[in-house]
Amino acid sequence: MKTLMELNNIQKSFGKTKVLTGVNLTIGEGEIVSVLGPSGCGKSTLLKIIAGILPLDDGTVTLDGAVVSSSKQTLATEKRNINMVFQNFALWPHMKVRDNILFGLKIKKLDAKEMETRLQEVVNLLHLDGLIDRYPAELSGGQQQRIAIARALITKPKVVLLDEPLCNLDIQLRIEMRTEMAYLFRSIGTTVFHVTHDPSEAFAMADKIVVMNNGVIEQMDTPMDCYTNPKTQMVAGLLGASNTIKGAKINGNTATIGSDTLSVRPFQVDGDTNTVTLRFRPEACRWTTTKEDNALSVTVLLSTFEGNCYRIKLQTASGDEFCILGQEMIAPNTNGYVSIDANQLYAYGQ
Ligand SMILES: Nc1ncnc2c1ncn2[C@@H]1O[C@H](COP(=O)(O)OP(=O)(O)OP(=O)(O)O)[C@@H](O)[C@H]1O
Repeated sequence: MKTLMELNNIQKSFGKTKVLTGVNLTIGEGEIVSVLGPSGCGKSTLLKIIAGILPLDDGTVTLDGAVVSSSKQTLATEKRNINMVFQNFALWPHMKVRDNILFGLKIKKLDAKEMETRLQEVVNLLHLDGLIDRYPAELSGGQQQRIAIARALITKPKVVLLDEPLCNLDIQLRIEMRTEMAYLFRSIGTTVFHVTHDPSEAFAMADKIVVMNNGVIEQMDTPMDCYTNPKTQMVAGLLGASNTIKGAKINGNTATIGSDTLSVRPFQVDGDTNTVTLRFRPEACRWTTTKEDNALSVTVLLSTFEGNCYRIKLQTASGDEFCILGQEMIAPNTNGYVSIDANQLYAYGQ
């Protein structure tokens, strides 16, 4: 895959606060890269640097072989052949959909016939028939989002930047739109740099996920690799391994918690190698009434109904609390066991 964009040692501070401290990333032509991370980790700052909205302090952004940002120069956004879709869609309220979509082409002074041809292309691509003579206020959230994407695509940019593009939509529409966007961008081979704090959105859309924390990249892998092999505790927590047991003693791949022993996924411990923190997803656990392999003894604290399952909060003999999912309510104070899939039981040095 041909490299289209390269971020090399990007550094950025606001006053004395360092926000990006050496970000390196390569994006191939046609690749969809999703950047995930907690609030304040620097995702939007990185996107704005790529867009040319913010200057960087050190490092370079290279687009199609040419340096577009360095500490010495910042090429203007409109000269980068990059377009952006914002979280609030940023449509002009006083312009009809047609004029919103054509805005970028009018600035480029394309001839009228070519503009109409391109308009028809994006109308077909994004199923906008019947909408182009309306004003944005006359559209649903999902329709506005499709107009924003049409406006970004019509100029045929080298890269489309998506800044939390679905966060203002309700959950059902978000699920529909992320599938639609993944299909659309793949089918036309668009290169996409996508910022989100929603792991499901990143999983659904990305070829490559970049997990950021405190201004650095913590892990960069395929969605499947990030999910099955989170390299740090932070990544594990972000990607659903919310259950935590601290202070487990480790010997090889066997962890001991009180009188229970558990096999864990083979791992490389950094830090204290005798004591680890275990992380696992509720979905990796199974409730049993007799002790099976790789099980912890537990007591039920509470079951809450979640529609398609119950979330059951449990406590181990040593006082650690965690949750599992089950199809039935289990009464408080019931004693039992939780068997955990060793392949999904992650251990991290403390
Ligand atoms: N213009 C600015 N001036 C000063 N500080 C800023 C500015 N823009 C961002 N910051 C700070 O930089 C840090 C990173 O902000 P950024 O918006 O990149 O985070 P983010 O990961 O996109 O967060 P969120 O998911 O909440 O949007 C935050 O601590 C923020 O307060």
